Amino acid sequence: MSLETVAANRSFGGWHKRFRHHSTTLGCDMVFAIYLPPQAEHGPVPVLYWLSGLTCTDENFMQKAGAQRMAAELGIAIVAPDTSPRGEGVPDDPEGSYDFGHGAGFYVNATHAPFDKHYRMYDYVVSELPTLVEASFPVSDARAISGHSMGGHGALVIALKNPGRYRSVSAFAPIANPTDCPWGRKAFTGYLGEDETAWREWDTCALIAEAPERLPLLVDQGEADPFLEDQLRPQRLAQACERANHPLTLRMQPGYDHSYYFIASFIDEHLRHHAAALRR
Ligand SMILES: N[C@@H](CCC(=O)N[C@@H](CSC=O)C(=O)NCC(=O)O)C(=O)O
Repeated sequence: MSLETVAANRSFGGWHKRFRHHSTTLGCDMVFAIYLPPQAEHGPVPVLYWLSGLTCTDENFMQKAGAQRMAAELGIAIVAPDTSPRGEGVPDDPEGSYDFGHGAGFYVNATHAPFDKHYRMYDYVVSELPTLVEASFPVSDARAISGHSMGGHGALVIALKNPGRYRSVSAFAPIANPTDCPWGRKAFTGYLGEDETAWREWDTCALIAEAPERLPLLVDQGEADPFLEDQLRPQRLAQACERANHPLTLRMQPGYDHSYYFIASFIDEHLRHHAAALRR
């Protein structure tokens, strides 16, 4: 497992670094970013995994969310993977659209050719990347997970499917019910095939009903988000949680849109939420 350094920047007394490595899960080279707070110089620190949305790489969150100041204060590392496998030989959307293929892995394990060979972002985020991170950096196995939009869907699904693996979970404007919105239906048809019964294990609203662990969900959603009604549908998440008696804090934020301006406005509160659970 060799890591090639792509970038290193001092930040709030710690380090923001980017690394390239070969992913055996995805069958291609991948770049991820890690923020190591100053406390990591004295011993292992807990880690928040951040999953970004459509069109993003590891860079969007690290450059736009402004998370480093609070992560340094709280002593939390943040790991931001890319949002899909990439490179020559990794199939992309033949139409070149932004919501499928490169930059749009949806954090599932594809079962449908030609995507099944590389598009295994679920396994990469749950297994390969944490194994690499925990072996290579001064971080502990105390993990939290969060994300935005497609990455919010990824964070919620991953936490729900892996009881005990994450101490806390949160999301910004998650795609809450991907089996019933245009982004999700397009992605799941391409990655998982036409049989919609196979889609349910990748849908937060479906997973909530049978969750073996009632890990509280913290979700922020902008009321001025242009994707609110057609794609994100937080009310479906609220209904699913109410039916299953699953703890949910859904905060509708007046005037906020879907952008990183929104994320930057509330990231400190999410980091504090995760820090409280990671300290236990
Ligand atoms: N029409 C836009 C759509 C892309 C977009 O809004 N991407 C969001 C995530 S959306 C859901 O997963 C994003 O985070 N963009 C990157 C950013 O830095 O803001 C387009 O074509 O770009």
